[in-house]
Amino acid sequence: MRSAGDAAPGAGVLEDRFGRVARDLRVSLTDRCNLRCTYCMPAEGLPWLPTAEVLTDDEVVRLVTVAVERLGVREVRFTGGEPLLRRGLESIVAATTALRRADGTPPETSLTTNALGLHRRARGLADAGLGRVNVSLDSLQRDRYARITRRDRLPDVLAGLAAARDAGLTPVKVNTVLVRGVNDDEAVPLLRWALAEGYRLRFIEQMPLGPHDAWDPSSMVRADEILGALRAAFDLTPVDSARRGADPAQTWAVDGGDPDGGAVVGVIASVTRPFCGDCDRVRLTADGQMRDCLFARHETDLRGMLRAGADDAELAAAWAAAMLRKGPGHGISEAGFRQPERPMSAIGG
Ligand SMILES: Nc1nc2c(ncn2[C@@H]2O[C@H](COP(=O)(O)OP(=O)(O)OP(=O)(O)O)[C@@H](O)[C@H]2O)c(=O)[nH]1
Ligand SMILES: C[S@@+](CC[C@H](N)C(=O)[O-])C[C@H]1O[C@@H](n2cnc3c(N)ncnc32)[C@H](O)[C@@H]1O
Ligand code: SF4
Ligand code: SF4
Repeated sequence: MRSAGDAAPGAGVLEDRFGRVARDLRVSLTDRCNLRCTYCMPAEGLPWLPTAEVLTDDEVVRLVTVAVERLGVREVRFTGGEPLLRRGLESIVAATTALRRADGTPPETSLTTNALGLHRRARGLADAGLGRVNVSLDSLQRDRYARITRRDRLPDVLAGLAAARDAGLTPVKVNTVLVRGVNDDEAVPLLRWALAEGYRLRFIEQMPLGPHDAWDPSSMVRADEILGALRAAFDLTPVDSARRGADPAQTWAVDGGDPDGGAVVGVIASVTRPFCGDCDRVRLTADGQMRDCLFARHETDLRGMLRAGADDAELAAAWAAAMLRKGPGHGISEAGFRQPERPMSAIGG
């Protein structure tokens, strides 16, 4: 939906054919990663993008500036691959938080990360103006974590989470993908731990975006199963859906606790309860391609335009025009569905 701030002179919006307006820009800063989560990447990694194809820090900031100043983007999330591998992350965050939208407000900023090395950088990221972090963690058992990610790094993740909380990068959200027969018995212990630590846990349905043999609709752990397991141990009360907006997570208050105080659990049911009808997302890949949907099979080459000398108005016009190709949703359950060619780590999760 359009809103009042859009009326400022010169402000455009990223509106699609279905009346949805993208406010949430997800920027992938690298396709590389230091983990190899089985549902996301093969053990040997992937053919990484050549450095010359990856946007420089200045190019990232230029495109983010166009989105915030000219196209009404309110929230900028840095992701990847693993965004902490990007050396210029702090300066990109600082340049982003210094931007102002057409109505004078700064964009909100956030980071989705596996948290390796976050304990050393959380304070610097907060000083650069980063708002909050979401951390991916699928198991609290060290050997199991190592099996899922193919790296023995659980202590680093826990240290990173604590550092983010201490640096005020809050609310700290934890993302957990449950995989049948691997970690689907951990929903209850993970929630007990998250509540005790003050993190907001969300369980995520696995989507067909990783290695092509890693997803099967019949073995995917569904939202209703996760809620069933949680209800055996906790009293869950739905949090008013009007407060959800375009948030992908449906949220429940736990054991009568205060949702605003963090006594909540979320479920991101991307497959069984898609939220595409309220989608407010748009993406920029590490190599400067604009994607209107996580599952899009087309991209728009903003890097090519930028390197050919396009000015900000031309970039904004091309970006806004490209939104008109956005489809109604991911279509995972439709006949003929095909995964996008790039995996999620290269698109930006
Ligand atoms: N269907 C769909 N799922 C997405 C999209 N972006 C992220 N997800 C899923 O949502 C999970 C959580 O994403 P995050 O990066 O933590 O961001 P978020 O949940 O949108 O962010 P906040 O709730 O604002 O903190 C990811 O692991 C994906 O599984 C999207 O564009 N479409
Ligand atoms: C692709 S990662 C990128 C950022 C960072 N490396 C991390 O893991 O947080 C972003 C999120 O996507 C999730 N993810 C990866 N593959 C997925 C899949 N096939 N289905 C659903 N979520 C997935 C991860 O669990 C993580 O929370
Ligand atoms: S989910 Fe994130 S941490 Fe795991 S392999 Fe993919 S990009 Fe890396
Ligand atoms: S799958 Fe596409 S349309 Fe659906 S919520 Fe994600 S980005 Fe939006």
